[in-house]
Amino acid sequence: MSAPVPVIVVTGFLGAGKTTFINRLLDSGQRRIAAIVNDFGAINVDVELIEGQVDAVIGLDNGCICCSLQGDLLRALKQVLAHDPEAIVIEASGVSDPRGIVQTLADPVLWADLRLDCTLCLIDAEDIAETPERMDDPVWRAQVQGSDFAFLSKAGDGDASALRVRIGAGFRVRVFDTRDALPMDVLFSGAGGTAAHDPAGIVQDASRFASLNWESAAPLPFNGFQRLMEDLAPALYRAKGFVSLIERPGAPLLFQMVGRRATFEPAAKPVAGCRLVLIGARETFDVEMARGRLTALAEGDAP
Ligand SMILES: Nc1nc2c(ncn2[C@@H]2O[C@H](COP(=O)(O)OP(=O)(O)OP(=O)(O)O)[C@@H](O)[C@H]2O)c(=O)[nH]1
Repeated sequence: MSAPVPVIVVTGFLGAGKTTFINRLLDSGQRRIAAIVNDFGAINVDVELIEGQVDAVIGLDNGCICCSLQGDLLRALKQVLAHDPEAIVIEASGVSDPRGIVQTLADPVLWADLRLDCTLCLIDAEDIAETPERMDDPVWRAQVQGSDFAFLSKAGDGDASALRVRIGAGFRVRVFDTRDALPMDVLFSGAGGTAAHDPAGIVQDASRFASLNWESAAPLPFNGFQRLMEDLAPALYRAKGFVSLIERPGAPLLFQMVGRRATFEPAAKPVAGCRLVLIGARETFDVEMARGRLTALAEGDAP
């Protein structure tokens, strides 16, 4: 019987930097890694941002692998095992509780083939500075509490030591900084798997989030799109996807927005039209209004 394949579960709130972290891990080239990528929305953007750097990649979308997609996760794990990877990394959706994923990994069908090396959580330092109440969010807390290690992202040039100490002490978790070299020896040491994995308290609260998956064959005007995203930003946790602009024919862009911070960069692959995912709080994000405004923009009807 071959040795169990090490698994790393990467969790963290919407837009915290999970895909960015995983791409770094894959770029390290130290192992043949297969990836399973779960996007909360029905359009899996992350899988396209990872594809090409990895041995095998499977996308699971439109739900959470910690709850509604647990069966799909099991099937995906069996599929990637067929590629004989040296390690598997699972990117949870930004609203997942990692304990639901760990529960799946312990399934009798798989446990002999896999070994959970660690669960880690990305924490967006910029988001905590701007929205300190995030640390009281039950989903955010479940992600940190269910992780063996935390990684602070987006600390910029600032001194993140106070936040590291606060999180480390508050959650009894070892905290790293993504500005430093990846601690590969720690990630794959098998020292993880000790986080609180009591399935009794799993936070399965995806219903408080609302998402819009919007696609259009037509390009959008840059100014109108930017204005619309500025209007929607207060109600959104996250927006991402590919946008074709009228002003830049044949040069689609990858659009990313976390909180109010938006970026555009050239898409790595050709993309026709637009494909966007917008995620907000159910009570404040008016999905139909956003859909209507995006469609009006694409049809040239926007004011
Ligand atoms: N400045 C800075 N930006 C970062 C860092 N990590 C991620 N980002 C940016 O933050 C945005 C979201 O990053 P992702 O890696 O896609 O975040 P995610 O957690 O995978 O997002 P979801 O899967 O949608 O929850 C992107 O625009 C990234 O370029 C970081 O350490 N520093």
